[in-house]
Amino acid sequence: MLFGQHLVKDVVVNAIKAHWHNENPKKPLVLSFHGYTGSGKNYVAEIIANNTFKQGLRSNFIQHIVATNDFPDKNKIEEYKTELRNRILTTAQKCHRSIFIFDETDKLPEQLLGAIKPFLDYYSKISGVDFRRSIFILLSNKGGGKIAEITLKQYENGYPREQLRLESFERDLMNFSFNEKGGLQMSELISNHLIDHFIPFLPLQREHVKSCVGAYLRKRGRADLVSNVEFVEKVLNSLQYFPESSKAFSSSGCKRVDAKTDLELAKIRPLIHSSQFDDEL
Ligand SMILES: Nc1ncnc2c1ncn2[C@@H]1O[C@H](COP(=O)(O)OP(=O)(O)OP(=O)(O)O)[C@@H](O)[C@H]1O
Repeated sequence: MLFGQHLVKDVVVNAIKAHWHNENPKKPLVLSFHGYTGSGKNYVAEIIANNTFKQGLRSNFIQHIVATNDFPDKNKIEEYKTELRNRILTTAQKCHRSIFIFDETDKLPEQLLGAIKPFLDYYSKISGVDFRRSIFILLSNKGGGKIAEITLKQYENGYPREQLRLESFERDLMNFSFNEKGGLQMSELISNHLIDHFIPFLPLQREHVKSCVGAYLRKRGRADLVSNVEFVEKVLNSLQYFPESSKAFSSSGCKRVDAKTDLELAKIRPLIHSSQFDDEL
């Protein structure tokens, strides 16, 4: 269950539906997810994967590319370019509805972003492969500060965040993608209209993080603790919030919720006595 992201639900679901139902798409669907850490970008990419392929992210028809992990050495860019191109081509050859997820797009070297550009474009075939039914999802933290600024203003003015519309963010996200580091290739993607939707992931409030704690407790078989205010508050208080003045948003979204909840669970579990623990060691 996705919490606190009304724009994401709306745009992503409809964009994918429209792409799937289009008999004759002119280009692949390209979604650019923006927002602070832990706001759900990877989570939504995973939901899309799970709803498309039985094996979800483990499917052979999905490529999950993590810039810093897959392409760590700046001296090997030419090698990486060939590798990336082959990865994309062989995957789309197997299934024309393949999904390509680029995590940390902002850390992807310019030349590699340039190398994926033809795949996003209005070509009927590249090296004999038709990409027009595939989906590309670009994830980045870029624009996160601006998204937080807009959401905070709404919060401080006392309006519900659900009233925020995509248009409130789109121009800023485009400008950010243009102007920041790595912006040259990104700006080419934008000016050629290759990115279909810029999707802002809003910073999560305490109430959303509380929902994440509840969801995790249920998953762990501890639904009994969901309404235990003292327990839930302990988990919530173990996370950081910003800005200093209002502490409106969680600095790590829902990212560290599982670990923090596990920690509090361990504290109330009287199963292992420390003497037993010593024996085991
Ligand atoms: N909006 C949300 N609703 C429900 N759960 C969420 C949400 N955001 C994050 N989570 C939970 O937190 C975990 C971490 O979030 P996720 O990896 O999607 O963040 P991210 O935005 O991709 O962060 P990063 O920029 O650091 O990669 C998810 O696996 C999910 O369990």
